[in-house]
Amino acid sequence: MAATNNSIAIATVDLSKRFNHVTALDRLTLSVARGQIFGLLGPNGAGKSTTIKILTTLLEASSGRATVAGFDVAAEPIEVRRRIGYVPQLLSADGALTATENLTLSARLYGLHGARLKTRVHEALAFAGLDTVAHKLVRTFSGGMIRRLEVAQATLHTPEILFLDEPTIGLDPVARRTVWERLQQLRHSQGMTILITTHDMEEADVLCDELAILHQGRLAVIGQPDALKAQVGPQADLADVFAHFSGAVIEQEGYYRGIRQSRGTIQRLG
Ligand SMILES: Nc1ncnc2c1ncn2[C@@H]1O[C@H](COP(=O)(O)OP(=O)(O)OP(=O)(O)O)[C@@H](O)[C@H]1O
Repeated sequence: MAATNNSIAIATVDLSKRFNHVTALDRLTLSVARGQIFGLLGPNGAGKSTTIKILTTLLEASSGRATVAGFDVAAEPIEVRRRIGYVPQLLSADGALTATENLTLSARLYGLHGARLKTRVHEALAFAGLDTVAHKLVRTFSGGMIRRLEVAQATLHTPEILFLDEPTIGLDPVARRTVWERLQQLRHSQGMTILITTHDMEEADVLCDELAILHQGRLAVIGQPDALKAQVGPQADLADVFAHFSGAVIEQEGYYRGIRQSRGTIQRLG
């Protein structure tokens, strides 16, 4: 089923997911325009990862409907998979392989071969800024280098839509910016639609054209960052918006910092 509205990249209608007695997602209805960088925000357990897993066809919804790139995720998962890239929260690059080997493996999985494979791997190394370390083992890379490699791996097949679960968690401020630059580059050069989940208010503010805040599986609010701030108050920043709509407070030295540490790159590499 092709989408009737070509300007919409992702749409959900009354999307719900229940795990036994837990309702992880509760009648989520939203749409993401093509070419947008869209942020899903919410406290722990709000349903962000569940949403991304349903949209990437990794998890089946309990009820409701979702289309990605014009295809129904439940009825046409293969069509959806052809058109998306996915960077999960946990490590997806192999530390025991070089950057080139990781990219070549992904390229083969995407069905690339021959000269096209070589060209795309070469382009991906340049895109990730890893040409000079192409033959080094990934376990010697910094967290930022690994994240850039993972983004390059997930976009080898030039997908229409890229999903990233917490793309910069555990990265220092400089490394975060290099990842943001790559994502902005993908949007500008290829018109790629990008959906990220994040806990990071600066990331949401700098990177996202539009945000949805989830709270206990429900959509609390959706809008452009500046419009959401204006809705809360004249001096409001995104942390105020987040607190207002989700009831959760951002504590840089507390809860969220704890998450970053426990899911940092060192731990991801084991
Ligand atoms: N496989 C599962 N089995 C049972 N419950 C689950 C499962 N996956 C998620 N949940 C529950 O669903 C709810 C939403 O979880 P989800 O991981 O989507 O939240 P999140 O917003 O991504 O949180 P975080 O920021 O911690 O990643 C939580 O209560 C979680 O415990």
